[in-house]
Amino acid sequence: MLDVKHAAFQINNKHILKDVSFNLPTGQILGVLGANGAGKTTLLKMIAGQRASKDMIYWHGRPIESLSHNEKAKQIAVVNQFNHNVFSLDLEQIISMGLLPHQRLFSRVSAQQKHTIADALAKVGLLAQRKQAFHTLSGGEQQRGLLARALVQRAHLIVLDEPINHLDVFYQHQILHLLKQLATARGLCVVMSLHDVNLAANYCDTLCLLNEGQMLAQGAPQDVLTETLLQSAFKTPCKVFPASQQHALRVEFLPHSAPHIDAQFGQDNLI
Ligand SMILES: Nc1ncnc2c1ncn2[C@@H]1O[C@H](COP(=O)(O)OP(=O)(O)OP(=O)(O)O)[C@@H](O)[C@H]1O
Repeated sequence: MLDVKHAAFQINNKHILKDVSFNLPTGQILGVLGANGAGKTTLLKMIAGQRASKDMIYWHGRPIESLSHNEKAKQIAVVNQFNHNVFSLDLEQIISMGLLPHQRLFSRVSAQQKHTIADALAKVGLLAQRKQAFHTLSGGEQQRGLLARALVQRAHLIVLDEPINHLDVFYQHQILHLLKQLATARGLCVVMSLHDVNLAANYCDTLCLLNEGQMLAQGAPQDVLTETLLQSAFKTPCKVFPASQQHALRVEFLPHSAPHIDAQFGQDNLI
């Protein structure tokens, strides 16, 4: 169980995150939504133990900062948004890094572990690319590769920052479906930020909607994805179509003109 209690973060006296609280039972996926700069990445980094979070984030009752490096590596897998990789390693080598928390120093990869790596590669559709240098993979392939590394890590908490950013529509569904299956079958907690509210409605059990660092709403998709809340968070008109037996709830954002942008273009004579 993940517990976030009054999470707050400041940089240079600027409140990036203010009093954000929620909990997530095992086996569930939480989607973190919000406009650019709302604080999603900051919150995810705190949950992943990559930002200071004294007594604000608890994993199975323990403050996240009290976990040792090794415990963290075994318990938490992180798939970050930007991967400034300096690796000249191939994909298989990158994925095998997920085994490190479970291995003794300098031990060889066992046959069982090789099978686990091949299985993870197959699950993200990258078996054929396994010997390709990681930095030569496309953005979407790199993202799927990092997810495969998280699978191999067998962590119980997976934190993903915009995991489907670079993915085509087939892999968007494939990866989110896989995360949902894993969350249920292995009893994982999955926390991810997303920009696509319709995918969030389809795959997340629960959502939190951030606005300027504060929790605007949290709960089941139908309670969070309302026209009023979405318009307030994204400053864009929208229409919400309720869920039916066949389909999850669907949001359609409507074209609009943003007065501040119009004013700027007007001033600069760009149009
Ligand atoms: N090191 C920093 N110094 C100053 N401001 C920062 C710093 N890191 C983050 N911020 C600010 O904190 C706010 C929240 O950033 P964050 O990356 O958490 O937003 P986000 O919701 O993930 O945005 P996006 O959707 O664009 O990825 C932003 O306004 C950002 O400019």
